Amino acid sequence: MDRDTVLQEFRNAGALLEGHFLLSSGLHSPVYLQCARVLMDPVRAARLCAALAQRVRDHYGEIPLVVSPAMGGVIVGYEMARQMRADSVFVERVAGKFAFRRGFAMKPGQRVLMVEDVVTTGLSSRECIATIRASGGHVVAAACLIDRSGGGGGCGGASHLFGADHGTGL
Ligand SMILES: O=P(O)(O)OC[C@H]1O[C@H](OP(=O)(O)OP(=O)(O)O)[C@H](O)[C@@H]1O
Ligand SMILES: O=C(O)c1cc(=O)[nH]c(=O)[nH]1
Repeated sequence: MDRDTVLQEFRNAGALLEGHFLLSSGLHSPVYLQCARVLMDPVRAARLCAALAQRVRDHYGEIPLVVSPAMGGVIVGYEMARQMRADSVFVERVAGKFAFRRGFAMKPGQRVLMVEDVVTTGLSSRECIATIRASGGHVVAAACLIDRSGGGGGCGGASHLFGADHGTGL
């Protein structure tokens, strides 16, 4: 699915907002991509994630576990896992730091796909990847619905897939 098609899905969902927004990183932006509004339609979520999951398989083969950062990453992580016939778990902040809770754990060396809804500075992704590694997981790749990290008129790219050790400054 190309960038314009992904952004059209956001427009159709009323999720491409224009105005003045304070992003979670503290950056200001005239554009906000409200991923939760896109993912509220399970059919639309499945369409977007099927395309992204296919790219993961094409580049990296099967990956048995998806890890995403709560809160924004949870729905997209779950749908990506469903498309990939993988398991889905998430990290969440405990005293400001990502951690696995709820009995979620990695097997040593387990192949993991990290999935985000949106990447802006990449800080959440980097912290999520560090937490997976500290727990013994092997992050094979990372993916997001929206990659704002590279500029591109405020919208950035869309449905980005990148190796865990390169791209997007991760
Ligand atoms: O690339 P970054 O600059 O880290 O920004 C992207 C992150 O910001 C949002 O989460 P947020 O921190 O707002 O928390 P939330 O998931 O609980 O909404 C979003 O879901 C990403 O995780
Ligand atoms: O950087 C963010 O926090 C952010 C940007 C954006 O466009 N959408 C979103 O959900 N979060």
